[in-house]
Amino acid sequence: MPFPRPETVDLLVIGGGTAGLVGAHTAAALGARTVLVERERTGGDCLWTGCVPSKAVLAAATAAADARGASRLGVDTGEVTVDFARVRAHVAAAIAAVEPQDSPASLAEAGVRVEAGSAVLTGPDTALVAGRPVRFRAALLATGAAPLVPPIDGIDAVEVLTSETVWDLEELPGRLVVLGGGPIGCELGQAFARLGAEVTVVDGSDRVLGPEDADAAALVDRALRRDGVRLRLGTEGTRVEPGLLHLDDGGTVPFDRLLVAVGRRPRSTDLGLDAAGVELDEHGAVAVDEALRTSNPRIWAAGDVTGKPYFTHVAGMHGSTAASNAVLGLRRTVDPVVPRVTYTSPEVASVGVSPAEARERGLTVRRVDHGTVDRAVAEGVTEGFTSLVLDRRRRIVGGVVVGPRAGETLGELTLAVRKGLTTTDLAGTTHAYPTYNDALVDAAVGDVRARLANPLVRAALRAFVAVRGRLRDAQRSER
Ligand SMILES: Cc1cc2nc3c(=O)[nH]c(=O)nc-3n(C[C@H](O)[C@H](O)[C@H](O)COP(=O)(O)OP(=O)(O)OC[C@H]3O[C@@H](n4cnc5c(N)ncnc54)[C@H](O)[C@@H]3O)c2cc1C
Ligand SMILES: NC(=O)c1ccc[n+]([C@@H]2O[C@H](COP(=O)([O-])OP(=O)(O)OC[C@H]3O[C@@H](n4cnc5c(N)ncnc54)[C@H](O)[C@@H]3O)[C@@H](O)[C@H]2O)c1
Repeated sequence: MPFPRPETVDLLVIGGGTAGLVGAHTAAALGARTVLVERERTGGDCLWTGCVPSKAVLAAATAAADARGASRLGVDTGEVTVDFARVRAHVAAAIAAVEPQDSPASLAEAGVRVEAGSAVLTGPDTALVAGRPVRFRAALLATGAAPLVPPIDGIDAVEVLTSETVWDLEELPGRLVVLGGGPIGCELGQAFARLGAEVTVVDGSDRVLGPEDADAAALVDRALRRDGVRLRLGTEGTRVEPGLLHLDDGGTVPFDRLLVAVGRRPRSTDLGLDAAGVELDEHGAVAVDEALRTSNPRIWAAGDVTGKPYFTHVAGMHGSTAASNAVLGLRRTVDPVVPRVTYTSPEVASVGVSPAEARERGLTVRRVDHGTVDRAVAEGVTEGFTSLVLDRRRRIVGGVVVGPRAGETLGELTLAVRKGLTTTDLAGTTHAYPTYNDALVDAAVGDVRARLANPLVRAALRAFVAVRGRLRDAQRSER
């Protein structure tokens, strides 16, 4: 019997994480016949094993830390105990509450057909979707990334945890070793320590949160140690045996569980990319141009599989941009301004040009320490700062905020960078008082005042005020 003619779709979306979900919703809204294929569960990393569970467990950890520290405000709570089963229930409830937005039912309602199973490309415009042939006018690769497990001697013989499996823990580990002090290692290391585990974070670099601002990373380092986290920096694991990690500085760290958080690798294998003529970059990510098009002009890619910064907000922007380009034949590019927040306590939020780069380029950095911010003083949480990076025309081109809810302040800062707002714009905007955003405004006001303090500007202003005063005197004497 001859094969049936393959069905033709306008957009085939492979992967139902944030990038695929947003891409499919966008395409369907534009009237495209859209099929999304997902091999596990729609929602992807962010919903099931990433942002949502990590922020939910951090909420429990913060509650424990706040209760332990409440006596500094005159509030005694007695001994703080953690019921890990109920923490897990809170995490599960958060996932369950968000899940409907990402569900097959929500996609179907939007006009997207969802296929459960794997997709493999078989040619430049064909794929096998859950075993059935499909021809596509355009395709969107959105298969995400997976945790990296480094090839350390003996690691295969140990049941390591990754960001995918840590959520299955039924009991709080007594001694948890976290390999990697990046965002995952710091967020989860701090969370487990605050919940009562003995945590050691090991990182090959000489500081945590390597790519972040050095002063911000130093405050996180101090906070982690205060929470009881042991930091072993500048050293890597060389060998693992059950219950013991050997380090290249000769030391050893005993553990009950080992969590590996040393980065992620794009899921770009077993997708039939060769058959489709889709090229990878040197890191194994799907190579895309600025409009997210791959080397096959019918195929776009979005989110973690492109190896662009691994963030949900990036995956979402990618998804909508790539889908509208694919369906409407546009060449929209992705906004280069990408904010990021590490949700440790204190939070570290950054966007645009970093203070370190600013210094190299001779740009201005205006910094306000939170010791002078009334809200921070009122809450007794003055460890933190806000820095603005300014170009020569006083436009805000970057910034760093460290402190409670720094991520919320980052929205305004990101808009300022994206729209090229100046310190005068920010200083001239009325902000509700008292908020942590006051630091942003104070930094802007500080810049405006510094400009007014320039001798030339001062002299000109003085002359203007004197002339104006004389004019007013003359007008008054004429009346
Ligand atoms: C612990 C942790 C915390 C995080 N916290 C944050 C945070 O606070 N903020 C933030 O912005 N980002 C955070 N991230 C990163 C964020 O989760 C990812 O950047 C984002 O989820 C990527 O979305 P994606 O759609 O590209 O990929 P994914 O969400 O990984 O989705 C890819 C989907 O494709 C499916 N798939 C793969 N291959 C196939 C195939 N052949 N056929 C069919 N389906 C396939 C997979 O099953 C998966 O569902 C965190 C990540 C982790 C691990
Ligand atoms: N708040 C957020 O937005 C958030 C939270 C978690 C994860 N994420 C995303 O997920 C990505 C992955 O996070 P991650 O923390 O796994 O990776 P990462 O690449 O950001 O950090 C990995 C850390 O591990 C260290 N390292 C690497 N190999 C090592 C080894 N063999 N021994 C010891 N240390 C080693 C590195 O020096 C680095 O500090 C992040 O880049 C981020 O984009 C985002």
